[in-house]
Amino acid sequence: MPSDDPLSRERAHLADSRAALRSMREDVQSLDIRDVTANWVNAEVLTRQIDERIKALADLSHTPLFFGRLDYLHAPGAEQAEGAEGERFYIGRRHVHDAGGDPMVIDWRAPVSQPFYRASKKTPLDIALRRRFGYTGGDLTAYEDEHLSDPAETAGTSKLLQQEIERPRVGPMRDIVATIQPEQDEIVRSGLGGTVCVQGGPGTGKTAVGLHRVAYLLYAHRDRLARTGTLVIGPNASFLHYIEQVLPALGELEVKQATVADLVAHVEVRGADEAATAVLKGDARMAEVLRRAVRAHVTLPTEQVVVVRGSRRWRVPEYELTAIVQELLDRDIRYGAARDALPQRIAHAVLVQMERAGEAPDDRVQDAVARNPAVKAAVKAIWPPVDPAKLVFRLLSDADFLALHAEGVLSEDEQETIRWAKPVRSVKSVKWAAADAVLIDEATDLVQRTHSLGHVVLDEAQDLSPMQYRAVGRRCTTGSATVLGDLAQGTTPWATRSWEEALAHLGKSEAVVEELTAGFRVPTDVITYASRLLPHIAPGLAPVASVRENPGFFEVRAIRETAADTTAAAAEVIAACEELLAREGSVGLIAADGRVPGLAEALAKAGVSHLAPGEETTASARLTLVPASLAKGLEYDYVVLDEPRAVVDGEPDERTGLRRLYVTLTRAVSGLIVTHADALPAQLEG
Ligand SMILES: Nc1ncnc2c1ncn2[C@@H]1O[C@H](COP(=O)(O)OP(=O)(O)OP(=O)(O)O)[C@@H](O)[C@H]1O
Repeated sequence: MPSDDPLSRERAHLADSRAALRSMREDVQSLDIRDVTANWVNAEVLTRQIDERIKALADLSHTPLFFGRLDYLHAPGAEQAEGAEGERFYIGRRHVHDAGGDPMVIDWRAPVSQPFYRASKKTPLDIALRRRFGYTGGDLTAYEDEHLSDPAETAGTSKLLQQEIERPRVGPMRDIVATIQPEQDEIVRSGLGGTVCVQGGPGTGKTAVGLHRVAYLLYAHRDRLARTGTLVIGPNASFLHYIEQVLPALGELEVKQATVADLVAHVEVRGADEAATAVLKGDARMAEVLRRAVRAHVTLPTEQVVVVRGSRRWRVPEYELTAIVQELLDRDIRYGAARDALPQRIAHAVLVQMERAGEAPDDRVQDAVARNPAVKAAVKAIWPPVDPAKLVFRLLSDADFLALHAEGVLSEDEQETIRWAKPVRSVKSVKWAAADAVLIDEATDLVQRTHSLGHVVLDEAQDLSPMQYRAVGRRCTTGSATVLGDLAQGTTPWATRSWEEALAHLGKSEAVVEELTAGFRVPTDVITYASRLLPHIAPGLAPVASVRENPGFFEVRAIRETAADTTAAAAEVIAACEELLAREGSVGLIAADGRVPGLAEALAKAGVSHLAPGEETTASARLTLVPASLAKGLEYDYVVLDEPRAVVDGEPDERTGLRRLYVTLTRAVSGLIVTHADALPAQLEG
């Protein structure tokens, strides 16, 4: 093999790096922990860590070990001193070093890798050469060079980058490390201290950016985040399933995932609210009602406490008790923490008296006094325990109790709207609605501080109510967040109107709002068509500009449907799916929720097998039947969108309907067929 042709040299470096990775893995596998661990608990922990390290060092045949190379003009870090030598780095998903400890591949998150994403002809960042590698089935088959510091070379668009963007989608979401764009990289690498909010239209890479930011933060602040934890919040289980492979592919196995409902699952949700009720229950004013209701459990003392010890009686007079209680009420501590502190405060008052009487009591005496039945009884009367679910139960069932705490906060009509129409017998027989669980979570936090994580990524944030933002916010009070969303895709009755407002509810008003407008998913013709809806659903938002070169495939197909002949119409929808299945990649048939059962039946009759959203598409099962309500965040190479009118009519109001339509129109990567028997919504007419 001629070793001086550049491609051969790069392939040789790949082979050497693979071998080095193999020996790194073998080194870990051969670790003998028997000598270093004295007990089995340590051994178990260590074994788990070693197993994880082995997993992280796996050489995945379908993900290239490196995807880029940087040749620096000078040694990085060295002041650009004359004669300083340039260095060469291969950029990949993880760090690989040779037997001598010299790096063969550098982690994409390392500072020296950053120019791979940021350098340009205008700001070359000391880079002489940026090389991108192309792979075919695990083999390094191509490369592409940019001489960033060479004034003679003109900047062009990268073919490999374009190919990566155009690559057909099969299976779950994948990482974008090889092609993160400069404006995305700025978000990915922004510091752990600050919260970032990203507004971006469909397919601008918000989800991808959020996941890569966690991976970056875990690299840059591994110890701190390992202690405090990280969490990715998504709208539903099928969405979480779709994105769950991305972080493990980047070597990060520890990030938890949840929906907002999972976070607040204090009670089983078995009921549903009318929209108006849910909107009110999700209103931030409910936090004030709950705060008042919790505090109202405190009753100022009406009598002294008498503690009998041996032959002595110690009295804490009412005025002194009142002062203690008042001081606890004035302090910014949780109801439960104050309740825990109260017996010790009373005991302390007793101890002061003992000392005055010439005794010398120690801490054990104070503890004993705190546990004295008289003190316990006083605490129970003054500061009784609060059960959050029972509290919410009482607010929603007891008109007087609600009126007392909602006075001046909710109008009488509003109080009536949130109260249960029919009396509910006990807290056990309540059919809790989703918004109730969020109220219970708020009440729980008033009693006991919620544990805060180090970093939270909140995806599809635009659908959260103010109370849900608060629930997420208390899970990152001492940490930071990445908030991702698109105001035009808000489809809940309480959808976010402005990011400033949302961030205030989250408790992160200081966050910066960034906007992404380059679209990596939807082809130009399709996004142009969908953007016709923007003035009606989110006036003021800039339309997405597709960066895809492939113009894509787009067709609006009128089909005939009469009441008597729905089968023939379904047959035409299925024919459209089959047309698209003849191409490479995944196909989604998206329809109004109400039409999904009929289409499922028609597909079964026609012998066309299909999956549900969240189920993995494979080379042999490529068609997914997607209810419009679950389409958010997902993407397919080709989409058949069934009956736009029905998608709009499936929602309680037209604006929400048009937003749902906007979501469903923007799921396709390579092509879209819209089939309709009914007239199209007027807003789609150009
Ligand atoms: N820099 C990039 N290089 C290659 N592909 C990218 C890049 N950024 C995003 N993509 C791809 O574009 C598609 C859309 O990305 P993503 O789902 O993150 O967008 P989104 O903004 O969250 O969309 P939505 O608003 O519809 O949820 C994904 O397939 C993603 O991998």
